[in-house]
Amino acid sequence: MDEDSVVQYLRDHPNIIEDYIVSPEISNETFERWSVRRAIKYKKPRKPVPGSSSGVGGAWTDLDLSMKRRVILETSDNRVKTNQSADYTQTIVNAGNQTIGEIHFYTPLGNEEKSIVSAVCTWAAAANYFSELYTHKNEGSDTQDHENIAKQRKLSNFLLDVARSIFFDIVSMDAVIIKVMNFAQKLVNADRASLFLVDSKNKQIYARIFDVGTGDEEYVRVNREGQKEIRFDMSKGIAGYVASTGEGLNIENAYEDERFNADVDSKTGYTTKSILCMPILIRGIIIGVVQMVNKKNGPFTRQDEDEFEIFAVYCGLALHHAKLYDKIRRSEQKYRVALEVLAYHSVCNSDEVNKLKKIEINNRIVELETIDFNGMRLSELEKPLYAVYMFKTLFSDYLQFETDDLIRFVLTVRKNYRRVAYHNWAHGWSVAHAMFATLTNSPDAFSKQEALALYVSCLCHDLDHRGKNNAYMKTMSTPLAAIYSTSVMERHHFNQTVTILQQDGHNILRNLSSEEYKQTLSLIKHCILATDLALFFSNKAKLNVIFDSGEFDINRQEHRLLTQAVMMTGCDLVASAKPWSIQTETVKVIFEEFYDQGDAERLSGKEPIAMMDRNKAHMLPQMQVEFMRGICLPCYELIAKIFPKADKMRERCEYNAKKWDELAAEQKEKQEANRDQKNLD
Ligand SMILES: Nc1nc2c(ncn2[C@@H]2O[C@H](COP(=O)(O)O)[C@@H](O)[C@H]2O)c(=O)[nH]1
Repeated sequence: MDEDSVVQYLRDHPNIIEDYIVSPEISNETFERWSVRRAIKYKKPRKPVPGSSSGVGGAWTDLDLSMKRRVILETSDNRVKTNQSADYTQTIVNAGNQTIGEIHFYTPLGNEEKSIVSAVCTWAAAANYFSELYTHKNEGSDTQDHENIAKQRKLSNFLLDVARSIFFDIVSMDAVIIKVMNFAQKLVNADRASLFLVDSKNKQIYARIFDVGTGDEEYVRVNREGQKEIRFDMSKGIAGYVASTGEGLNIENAYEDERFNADVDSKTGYTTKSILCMPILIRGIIIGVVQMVNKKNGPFTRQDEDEFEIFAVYCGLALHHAKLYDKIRRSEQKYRVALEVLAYHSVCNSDEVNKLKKIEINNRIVELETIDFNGMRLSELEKPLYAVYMFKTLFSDYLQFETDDLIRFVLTVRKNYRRVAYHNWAHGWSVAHAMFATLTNSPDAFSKQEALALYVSCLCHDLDHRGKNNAYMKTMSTPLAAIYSTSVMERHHFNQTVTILQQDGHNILRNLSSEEYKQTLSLIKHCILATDLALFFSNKAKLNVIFDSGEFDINRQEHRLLTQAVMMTGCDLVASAKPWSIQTETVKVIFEEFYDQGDAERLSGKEPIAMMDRNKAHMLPQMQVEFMRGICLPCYELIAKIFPKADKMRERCEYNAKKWDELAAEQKEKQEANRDQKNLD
């Protein structure tokens, strides 16, 4: 029978082939192999997936791979058959192209199987390499790789340790140097290690005496008495050469190198043989030199150089950070000393306190209770005296305070106003008096706690003003502008207020409960910040909308805070609501201060605004009209809506604005007459 008739017969009698296949004559392995080969032989060809790693004949799916792995397992035999030649041998090579293993196959493999075996073995080689790298199996291993792996890990652990000490437990320069030296000496197996820092001013390198020992009993002898240093001229020695040139050196025999400086050996009795010396740089600037002396087993190697170079980078980072940290620590100490000195000189003295204590005010000072009162005529003693009187009048029945504390507080507040033309103690006092008059005439406007915050805020609202406004502070990039991003001066005024309250014998609020104390301070901050005229416009707009819409409710916290803020501005600008003589007197000093600022701006090359330009003094009346009608009047109109009794401030402000109108008109006529005259000439 030929093959075709056999096949046809078997097709006609399928049970024959089935009985044969399931009979014991056919092993399970043979049966499985037939089924896998059948699956491979008759699977549908698939288009390779774009970008996929296609094996032979297109992309391998997981099923393909698992089937192919099955074929490999079936056709390979991991028992070593020494007496039978393999049908197919696959070698496994490492990155260095060295054979590290073989797989023998004792049955023929198709091309596809061979390509799979080759791919799998490549990955196997890589996996083997990295697993050895990671576990650095040193048992009996003598390959250079394993030593490198160990060192790499030691180096990376050190670098991690240095980074940790920089970012977690910020340490001083000395601690970092000791850490660095301990590691460096171990890293390259040197007998001694030194770290020199560069003193570029004197062209020297110096080191506190570090003598990093060998072996386990690591120790550091640091000469702490006065921290004596070894200093070299940068023109001397190997370290000096590296510090000057930035070039790393690996010297096998120091005494054969003309750059070597044997002085230290002669001083210490030590014999230097090999030297490995590296520069430490930060942003390209050589800040130091790290030097290893006498490698234990021969000269320093190329490997030591490479590792040392990495180490030197981290060493520089660590030193730089430690240096910054030491600088910050020293600045903090200096700041603390300055603050102590300032605190001592900025508080009132006992003579001033005793002088004020001797004067008792027993009866009511009625004239103080009107806005018209002219504080300008008070003496330097009467202002603090009346400030104490106003505080007592407003708060004796609300607050437990020591009179001595109150006197010290007022006198120290006075002392912390600068002697500038306008924003001085007289201004602070005047604003506090305006608040006193307002609170006295509208006693139910605010709670006692709010009234306390308002009065203290007015007294302190311009503490330590320098006669320059916020715009100037920012333009000139002053330290205060660096600290505060908004309301620069107002935040400083508040900070000064708190600083005074914290001085011994000055805390007039100390008998408040801690909750009340916190609330009162928060209110004081709110009130002082509200005197930033830049904030007034939004406060005014919001409160006008609330009031005009009929929603204003003095019992609502948001409405109360807005009202307090606008009240602070109203008191701050009280000079515009004083009798005309006081208004003109005050405006004189306001513009004196403005012109001082304008002069300072001009000196720094900046053109001052017209209001601060003394060359435009003729524009003053018109500028006052704009200030009164644009800011002051709207402020007092709003206050009068809420507190009708305060309408007097609005009336007086209106009167003063009209007076400025007249002056502006006169000024204009004069300008025109002058211009006509010039035209005639
Ligand atoms: N042009 C004018 N400016 C004035 C006048 N009165 C005050 N001011 C300015 O307003 C603010 C008030 O804030 P302060 O808390 O610093 O006193 C300040 O910039 C003053 O210079 C005036 O009559 N005319």
